[in-house]
Amino acid sequence: MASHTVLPGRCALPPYQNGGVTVIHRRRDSTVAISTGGYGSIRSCKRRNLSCFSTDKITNGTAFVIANDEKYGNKQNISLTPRLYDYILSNVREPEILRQLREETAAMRGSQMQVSPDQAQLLAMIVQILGARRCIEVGVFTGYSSLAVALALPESGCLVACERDARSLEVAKKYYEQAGVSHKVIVKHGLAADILTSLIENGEACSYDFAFVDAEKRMNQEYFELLLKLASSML
Ligand SMILES: C[S@@+](CC[C@H](N)C(=O)[O-])C[C@H]1O[C@@H](n2cnc3c(N)ncnc32)[C@H](O)[C@@H]1O
Repeated sequence: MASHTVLPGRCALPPYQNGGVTVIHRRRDSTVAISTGGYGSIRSCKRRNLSCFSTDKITNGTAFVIANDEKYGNKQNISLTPRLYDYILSNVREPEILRQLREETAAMRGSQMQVSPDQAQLLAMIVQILGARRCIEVGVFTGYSSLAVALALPESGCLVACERDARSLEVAKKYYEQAGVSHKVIVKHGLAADILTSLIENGEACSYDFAFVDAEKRMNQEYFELLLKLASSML
């Protein structure tokens, strides 16, 4: 399987609720870097001269584009206005079970927010494009993104879902059950660094096709090192 790389970033802020940015970028060595996240990601993109697109409703209601990719062949950037983003959200093909999960857990979110429906769709699409069978998620919360991925995996596929919060995991497990994908999800309760280290110690290095992180930004580097040992593709 081809190797892809990650641009470390935060994948936690649904753009329609807060600042958000998605970057899909082909690097000079032909690997692909994809990142989604908030304003930190935008600043990070600027520093790296990467192109990205963003929507922002909270601060001033205007969309903005960072088109600073001269070094990379002046690739075209896509700008989404909030109105267009609302249109996309209302037309995204969100499975009914994911819509239920999103609505049930809206009150629980607080500072821990789910990925948005289009971000989940992107994850599912990556799984399908890669033909991934074995995946890892760091940062499950109540399971929105993991359920989207589990639904996209083949029947024999598996997702190792790492989360430190037991209460959130109970909700996630209920939805895996309802969606009929429990057999594909290996729930791991604990700190991701410990869980990933134990997977490596168990001889599972290089045995995963895709890993995605949606946890704390400051921990990304640590996860990145561990996930690099476990999976061939990452987001
Ligand atoms: C932004 S939420 C994830 C949202 C989730 N991807 C979804 O779509 O619903 C981040 C989650 O990462 C978990 N988390 C943060 N640091 C962690 C760590 N070191 N180990 C395991 N889980 C962690 C938090 O408890 C939280 O539930």
